[in-house]
Amino acid sequence: MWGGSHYPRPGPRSRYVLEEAALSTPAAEHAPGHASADGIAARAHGLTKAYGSGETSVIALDSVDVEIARGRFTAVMGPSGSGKSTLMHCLAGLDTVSAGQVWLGDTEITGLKERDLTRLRRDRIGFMFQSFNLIPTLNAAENITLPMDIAGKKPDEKWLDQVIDTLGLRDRLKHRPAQLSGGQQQRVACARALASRPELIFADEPTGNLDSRAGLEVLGFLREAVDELGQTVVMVTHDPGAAAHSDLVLFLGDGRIVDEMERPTAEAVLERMRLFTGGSPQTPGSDVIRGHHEESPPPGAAPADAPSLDKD
Ligand SMILES: Nc1ncnc2c1ncn2[C@@H]1O[C@H](COP(=O)(O)OP(=O)(O)OP(=O)(O)O)[C@@H](O)[C@H]1O
Repeated sequence: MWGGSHYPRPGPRSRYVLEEAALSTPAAEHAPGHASADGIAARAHGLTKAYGSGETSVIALDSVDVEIARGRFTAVMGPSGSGKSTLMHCLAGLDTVSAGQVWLGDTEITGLKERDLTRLRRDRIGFMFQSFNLIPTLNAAENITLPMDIAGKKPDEKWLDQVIDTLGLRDRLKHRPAQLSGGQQQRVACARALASRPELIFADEPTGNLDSRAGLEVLGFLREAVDELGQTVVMVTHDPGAAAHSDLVLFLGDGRIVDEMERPTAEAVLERMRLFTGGSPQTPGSDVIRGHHEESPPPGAAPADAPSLDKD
């Protein structure tokens, strides 16, 4: 399934517009024909992404083939610069590809016009970022429904109630972001991503700005979104403990998917990540092992770099 060859290409223009992405999605009705019949929420074939041209060209993704199963929680891990964010952005239609094809459900998104792509992202994808991107002047309830309000779509009240209760936000709805803790703000961002019942939720380091307790909470909610609400989640993370909450970990190395792990444990993921660095926590890229780019431990230190967000 994996592998491929080099396709250096001039860097295409980036379509990444943070505000639009951060606002997540309004009402995605799961219209018949949208979702792929084979249980695949998104897939890429020969996905190649190069930045820049000539000698300065960087191949961020190198002919990646990947399928994201619907109703599952997939984590994407790999050393810094291995292409995790680029993969997420290309799968989400936030960035152009240099070669290859990307589908969301049965819709091929490569080649879509910007306007169609914007609508597709808005209607069918939910986004969560490390920075919560909440609007400070709006309360939690208004932040949650803002993308739908902008699109002029009415939320499904029953679903919204379920999301709000699942995330434990019922008594926080009138609070503005500044009146909420970091964990609560991320929960609001999570509710915003879920509110429209998108086909796919992309979470880029959703626990990166949180302490471990709040991070655990958010991971628990993403897990519940999959188990109880039937959502599909793809999460980019540096943290083996966070990845342990997923069903499947995809490991990226040098722009290729080099391995995958079903039912991961933090220890197994940590061990796998060590292979990228030759077992040495001092090797470049080993920030991945400790997570969140902390400073290196002294040589010979015990694996206190162990996962910070354990499953149990
Ligand atoms: N806009 C850009 N212009 C040029 N090079 C880029 C750009 N974005 C990413 N890259 C390069 O593409 C490669 C993959 O980057 P990407 O951000 O996808 O990696 P990552 O695995 O998400 O890294 P990190 O864990 O540090 O966030 C890196 O070599 C990076 O320097």
